[in-house]
Amino acid sequence: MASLEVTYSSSSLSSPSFPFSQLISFSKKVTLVRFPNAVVSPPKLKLQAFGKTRATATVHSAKQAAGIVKEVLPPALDSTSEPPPFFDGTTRLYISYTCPYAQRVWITRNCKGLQGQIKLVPLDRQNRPDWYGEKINPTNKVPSLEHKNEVKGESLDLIKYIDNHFEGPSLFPDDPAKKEFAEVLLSYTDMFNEAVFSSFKVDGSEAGAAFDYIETALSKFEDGPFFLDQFSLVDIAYAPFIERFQPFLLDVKKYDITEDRPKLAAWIEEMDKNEAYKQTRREPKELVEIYKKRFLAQL
Ligand SMILES: N[C@@H](CCC(=O)N[C@@H](CS)C(=O)NCC(=O)O)C(=O)O
Repeated sequence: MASLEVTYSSSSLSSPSFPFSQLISFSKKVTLVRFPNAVVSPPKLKLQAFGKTRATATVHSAKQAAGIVKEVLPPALDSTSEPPPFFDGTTRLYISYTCPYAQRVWITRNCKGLQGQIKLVPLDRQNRPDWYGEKINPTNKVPSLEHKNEVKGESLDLIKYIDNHFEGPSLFPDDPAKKEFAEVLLSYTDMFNEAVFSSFKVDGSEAGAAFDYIETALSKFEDGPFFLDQFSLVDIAYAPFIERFQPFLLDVKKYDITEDRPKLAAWIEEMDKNEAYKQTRREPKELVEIYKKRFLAQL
């Protein structure tokens, strides 16, 4: 059982409406993400989490409890930057701030409260340092994870690897039916993305079937707004892409992906509240501009 001393001074914390599902601590020792069975006993905030992440927590402040404490993000390294001292025992996550694949792994790291254990190394993809391809990842792609003197790539492998090899609450279900569905959904992500990308060349509504698949998937388990009821790696795998598809399709194709898809609308709303995810997000305007340059130039 992990515990964390807390003093708090916010009436919102003792309110039953406080979003316990969003709790994230940035303490190195304690990671608190989901409290489906939270027991609150004001005035001292006490949270009891059951299941995999048994923990009692007291929280330093409302801000910290809600995960609002912002990590100061390091500047992106470019071709003029000194390389980090590779393979010195530090765990490093190489990302680009605008890459949705890298964002999946970054969200996973944040959700597990691993900000102190996995160092972010953002790269400038337009002016990438040579040492990255030479020493870290010969494919030159982000994300890569340097851990225990090895480098691993591929975002879907990395989110599972981080979930399995680091502390923090599990982000994958135990229930066999949910596990099986999780794998189905994870293996659909590339197809989903491809279907939406190809709709960019025609009419946004061509992507309708792909979003209908998501709507149906979100309806399978009825107890929560997430794909597997509880927030999981599946939500993390889809979020960075839907975050881009929604504003781009609306702006460029005048296609609203949430129209007649109430589950998807509720999922987006719920994801928007997740502080660990929020810290990885860019302005929708910036994302739309990136997509316009990338996709509209090809037309
Ligand atoms: N399948 C890979 C895709 C990673 C990927 O395509 N990353 C892009 C950035 S979003 C990249 O690094 N592309 C190579 C480049 O920019 O030169 C994964 O899931 O990690």
